[in-house]
Amino acid sequence: MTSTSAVPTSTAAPRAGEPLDPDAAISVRGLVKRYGTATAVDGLDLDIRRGEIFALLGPNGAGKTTTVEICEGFRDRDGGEVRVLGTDPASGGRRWKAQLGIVLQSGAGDSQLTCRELLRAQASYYPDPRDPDEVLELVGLTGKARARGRSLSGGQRRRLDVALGIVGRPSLLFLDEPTTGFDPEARRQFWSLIRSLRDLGTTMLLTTHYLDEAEALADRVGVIAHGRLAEVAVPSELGGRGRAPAVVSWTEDGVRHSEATATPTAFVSALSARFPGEVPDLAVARPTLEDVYLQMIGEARA
Ligand SMILES: Nc1ncnc2c1ncn2[C@@H]1O[C@H](COP(=O)(O)OP(=O)(O)OP(=O)(O)O)[C@@H](O)[C@H]1O
Repeated sequence: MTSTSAVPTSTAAPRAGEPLDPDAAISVRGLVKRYGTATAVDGLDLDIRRGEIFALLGPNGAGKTTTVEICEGFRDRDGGEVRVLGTDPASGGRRWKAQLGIVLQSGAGDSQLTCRELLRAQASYYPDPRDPDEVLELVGLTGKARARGRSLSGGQRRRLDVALGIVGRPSLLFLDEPTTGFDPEARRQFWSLIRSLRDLGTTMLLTTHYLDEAEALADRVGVIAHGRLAEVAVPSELGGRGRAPAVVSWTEDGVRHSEATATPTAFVSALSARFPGEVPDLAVARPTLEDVYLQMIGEARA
C-alpha cells in the first residue's frame, strides 16, 4: 500500500523554465518587476503548495512585498507567469478575490466601528463567511467585541487585522510581517492561531523578519535576495543546516572550550568520561536558522 502526504518530500524551488504547477496554491515562473530603471524582482520562480505555511525571508528591499502584491493582484508585472489558485492575478475577478485573505502591514485598527461591527461589515462581502463571533474567539478578542478599533493595543489591533483577513474563510492567506510589535506571549498565542488555521486547511504565505517565527511556523522557507529566490528548504535544512557540524562547548579548569564535530554524541560520551559527574556548562548547538540566513544574505551581497 502506498501512502500519500499533503506535502511532497521534494522541498526545492522550481527550476527556471519549468512549467507552472497546476496543483500549487501559488505558482510563479520568471517573474519580473521593474520600477523605472530599477529591477525589484528579477526572474523569480516559486511554488507554494496547498495547505502549507510558506515563509518568505529576505532583507529590506529584496522584493518580498512586490512579489506578494503581484500574487494578490494589487500590482502589475513586467514579465513572467503567475497563477494563484489557478488564476492569473492580473485578471482575477470577484470570485477569485473572495478566496484570498490579506493581512497587510498596517490594518484597519483606527476605525470608529467596534470589532464586531468591523467583522460583520467585512463578512458581508464574502459568499461563505465565518461567523464574526467565532472569529473573535479564534483570535482571542471576544472580550473586545464591543471595543472600538482605535481603543485597542498594538497587539490587539494586529489580531483584529488577522480576524478581518480570515472572516471571509479564505483558502489562501497572505500575512505580511504579522507579529511586529507583539509581546512574546502574544506572539506565541498568534502562532497557535496560525497553526489552527493550517489545521483547518488554509494555505499561508508569510513574510517575516523574525527567524524564530519562520522556524516555528513554516513548513518551508524561501530566501529572496536581489529579486530572486536564493533557496527554498524546510527550516531545518536551509543553507545545509541539517548537515552542519554541531558545536560542543564546556568549561574545564575554569576555561571555556568549544569543538565543532560531526559526531556530537561520541564526542560528549568521551568528554563525560573525563569528569566524575556532570560536564560543567555543557552545551551542544547547531547553527540556528538566523545563522544560516545571515550567511546566505552575506554571500548574496558579496
Ligand atoms: N512603488 C515603488 N516605486 C519605486 N520603487 C519601489 C516601489 N515599491 C518598491 N520599490 C523598490 O523595489 C525594491 C523591492 O521592494 P519591496 O518592498 O518589494 O522589498 P521587501 O523585500 O518587501 O522589503 P521590506 O523587507 O523592507 O518590506 C526596493 O528597492 C524598493 O525600493
